[in-house]
Amino acid sequence: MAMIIGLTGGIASGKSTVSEIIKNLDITVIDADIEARLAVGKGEEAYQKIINHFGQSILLNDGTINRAKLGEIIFNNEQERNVLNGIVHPAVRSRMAAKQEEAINKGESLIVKDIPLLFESKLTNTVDRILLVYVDEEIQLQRLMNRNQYTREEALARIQSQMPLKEKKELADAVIDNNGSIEQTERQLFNILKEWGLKKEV
Ligand SMILES: CC(C)(COP(=O)(O)OP(=O)(O)OC[C@H]1O[C@@H](n2cnc3c(N)ncnc32)[C@H](O)[C@@H]1O)[C@@H](O)C(=O)NCCC(=O)NCCS
Ligand SMILES: Nc1ncnc2c1ncn2[C@@H]1O[C@H](COP(=O)(O)OP(=O)(O)OP(=O)(O)O)[C@@H](O)[C@H]1O
Repeated sequence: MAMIIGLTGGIASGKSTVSEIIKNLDITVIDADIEARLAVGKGEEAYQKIINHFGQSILLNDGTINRAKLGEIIFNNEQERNVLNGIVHPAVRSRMAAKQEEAINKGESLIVKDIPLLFESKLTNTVDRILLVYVDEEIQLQRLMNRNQYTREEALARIQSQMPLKEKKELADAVIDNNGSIEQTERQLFNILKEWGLKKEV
């Protein structure tokens, strides 16, 4: 039986930073953000549904979805966010399930699923353990503004569209505190994986 770890956190809390370290251990990471991008590619079912609801003006000149524009809409309007989630999430779930099946068939004993909205989308029953990447809100805000060149307002809209990290912290099986250096984060990750029975020397 493979162990499925759900890696979660908030926007810009450090999930990708942690998942890169995990990938370097030759462990398969299935990334919900990547699957969500693929699910809205030209010609996909979700792509058409997005145009039907949000209109042609949501497209760039090359016909692909204008993600910045869609983001502006959905991070400032809960109703529109729910519509988009209803279109994209079913496709993401089936894509992730297919990848998980593939990894299990290859005999992999540990699989990590990076799912930012694990709690919000009630997907906790699709994983065996929940690993949360935590940062204080002010650091989260600063890192998000720096990484995406967002204004404080744009960054706050995104943070506030998710369950507060403090609440998620109470619901996780293990927490990595990513307020410090990457080295400190790496050490915490290795300790948790060892505790959870990872055989590899880390
Ligand atoms: C709104 C979109 C077009 C913005 O794209 P953009 O390239 O700017 O951001 P990206 O996709 O890289 O997401 C960055 C982060 O935003 C957060 N986020 C994305 N969508 C949502 C959402 N619906 N609700 C809350 N937070 C979200 C996540 O923490 C994610 O890691 C895109 O995020 C999207 O299609 N979202 C809906 C699908 C979704 O829920 N994806 C998240 C995981 S399945
Ligand atoms: N310990 C750290 N020290 C300094 N910077 C960090 C640390 N961890 C992550 N960062 C930086 O903070 C930003 C957010 O990290 P990362 O992209 O890993 O977050 P994420 O949770 O995957 O975000 P998203 O939900 O948007 O996909 C990045 O620019 C990253 O380089």
